[in-house]
Amino acid sequence: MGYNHFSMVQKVILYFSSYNCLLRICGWSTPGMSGAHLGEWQRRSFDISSGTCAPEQTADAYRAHILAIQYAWASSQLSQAGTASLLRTYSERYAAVLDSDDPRTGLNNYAESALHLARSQRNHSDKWESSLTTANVLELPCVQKMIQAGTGGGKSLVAPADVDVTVGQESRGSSLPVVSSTGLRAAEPPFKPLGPTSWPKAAGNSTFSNLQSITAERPRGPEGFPSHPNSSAGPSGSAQSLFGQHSSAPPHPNPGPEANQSVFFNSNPSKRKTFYNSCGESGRGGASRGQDQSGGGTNFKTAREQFIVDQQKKHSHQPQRAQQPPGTVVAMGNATKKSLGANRPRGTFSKFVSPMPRQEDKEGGVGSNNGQETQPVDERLKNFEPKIIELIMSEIMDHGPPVAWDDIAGLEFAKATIKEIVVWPMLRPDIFTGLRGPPKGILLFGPPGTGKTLIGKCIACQSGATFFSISASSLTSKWVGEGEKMVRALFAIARCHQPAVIFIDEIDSLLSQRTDGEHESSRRIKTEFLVQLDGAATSADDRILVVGATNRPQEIDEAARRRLAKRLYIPLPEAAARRQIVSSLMACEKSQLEEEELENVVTGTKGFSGADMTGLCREAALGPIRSIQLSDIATITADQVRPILHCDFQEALRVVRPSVSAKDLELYEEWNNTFGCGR
Ligand SMILES: Nc1ncnc2c1ncn2[C@@H]1O[C@H](COP(=O)(O)OP(=O)(O)OP(=O)(O)O)[C@@H](O)[C@H]1O
Ligand SMILES: [Mg+2]
Repeated sequence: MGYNHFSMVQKVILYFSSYNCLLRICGWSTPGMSGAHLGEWQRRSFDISSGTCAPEQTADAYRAHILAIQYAWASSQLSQAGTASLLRTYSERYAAVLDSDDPRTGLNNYAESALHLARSQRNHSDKWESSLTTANVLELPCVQKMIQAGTGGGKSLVAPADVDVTVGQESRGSSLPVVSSTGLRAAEPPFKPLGPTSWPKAAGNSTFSNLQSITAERPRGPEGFPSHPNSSAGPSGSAQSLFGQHSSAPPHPNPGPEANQSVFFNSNPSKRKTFYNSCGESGRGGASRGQDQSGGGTNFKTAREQFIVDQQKKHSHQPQRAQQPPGTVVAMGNATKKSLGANRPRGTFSKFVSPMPRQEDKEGGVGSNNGQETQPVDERLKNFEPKIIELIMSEIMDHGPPVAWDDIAGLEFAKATIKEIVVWPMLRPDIFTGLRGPPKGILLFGPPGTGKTLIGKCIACQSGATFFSISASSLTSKWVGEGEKMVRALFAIARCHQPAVIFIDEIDSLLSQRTDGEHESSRRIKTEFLVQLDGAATSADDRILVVGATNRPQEIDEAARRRLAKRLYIPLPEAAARRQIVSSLMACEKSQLEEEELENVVTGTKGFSGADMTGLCREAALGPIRSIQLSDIATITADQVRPILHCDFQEALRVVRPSVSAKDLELYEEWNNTFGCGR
């Protein structure tokens, strides 16, 4: 659809060189649009289509198109519908270029560049340089003040610790411990605070600006050290990290100001960053130091990375993600994942990418069991993505609470027919062959709340078949774009687990009439379903039964209707069924309902569905509670609550109304007379 539209726009430009023609087609009105704009539009369109553009240029051209469309719309030169259509087309193409993994056609730079920043990797911002130089920094008033304070013998404005960030045993000026490379506390020499005389020299060195920025930017830890908010290791850890090595590095021969110079002889901002990161790492305690430094000083983990680390902890003892060198993208086994969903076109209109790891990530990747726990996969399923098979096995196979045939009140004909079609052929496939072979599909239709889903659950428990329960919404929303694959996989798995029943609740939304305007993906799902339902892809011996349930039978596609050969009407419950529903529900509660009172309730509920009857009983069950005094409600015991009485039902009948109208019923009856298979 998008492609066609896009081609159309280009063709218009190519073949109708008149700009006015384009304007008319796009819904623009000619007066406000200059020829220059359109010329630009045309040039870009030619560029993109020529195939010689770099991805950056293509992306730029699409972005420019989008801006031009927005501009035209804002200035009322383009109709709303035209704008929406064009924006959609170009946004999709733009997103596809941005997110494509292929370096020839895409940029794939969004997540990457964001993560670069977060991981302190080199990027464009590293080119930034401070405007402060050794020449002009001394003229700054604050520096002058500090120098004066230092030389004047007064109290230093900067705590000595700020400059006494050094390494090694010769360090002076603090009683804080020095942390060794092993992370354990090594020798603990006191740090000697630098005297005021140190200041002029320190200020004079070429990296005083760095010192200033550090002391100004960082909150101070104990002793006035610039510290990471989480830092608890003290200054020595920071200094070590700054050197990029551990205390095993040779200490500065001349501790004091010279050592400070070595710390701050650093005009590269990226090193400053490393310093801060290292502070953060050191703040986590000595034990993690070795790890952190080898990790390149980055703490940031995306949710996906964190997930992988958690999985790793759970399942294996492989080295963790955090120990990778800087700049390493999330490596998973042999595969290298750049960023979440980056290999798919993404944008406003494209697919959702789950943050859960894909199957291929799990296989052979971190957190995988290396196939130890993988179940043997049937030959017939080898062409399906493991992810889809897993989804069907875990989510579609039904594991609901047990329902017996007797739990379904009334509906004797439907129950008998289903037993005949489902249960017996499953038990005796040898007898039910040829003409006696069961139909491949059943449709349960009727007003809402009459027990169609309940029957599905009962089939699940009583048939002895593998039961798959799917709803149309799960196919069309949860696995957007993968619906038809799901359908194919579903039938393939059912074939492997025969005898099998596939129950599709609300089948109308899956197999509604096919229309011209519907979305391509839903059309494909329908077609695939019809193919599978037809049994074209299944052999005659397959024992797979599809049971559909709907309260909108008239909306079902006629091809689907034909394939659901046995169409059973599930009507509103008759008096006997209503009595059974009330009796069985009251049997589980404390109630006192005489036979004639029950009869009274039954006659008063004509036109109620099974669900309405359940609702009525619920409402009546609240009667005894409502009769309790408000002051007693906190103290009354369960035994003291009075039983449910007839009067409660009478009260309930005032507020509970039937949910199915007489007019709706007529429609069902009519459809049943036309297409139903009941008596
Ligand atoms: N024949 C019945 N026997 C016992 N309970 C019933 C019966 N019909 C409906 N109910 C009650 O109503 C509830 C709803 O029924 P169910 O979900 O099967 O209706 P449905 O026909 O699938 O409705 P819908 O068309 O709206 O999906 C059931 O959980 C059950 O409590
Ligand atoms: Mg239902």
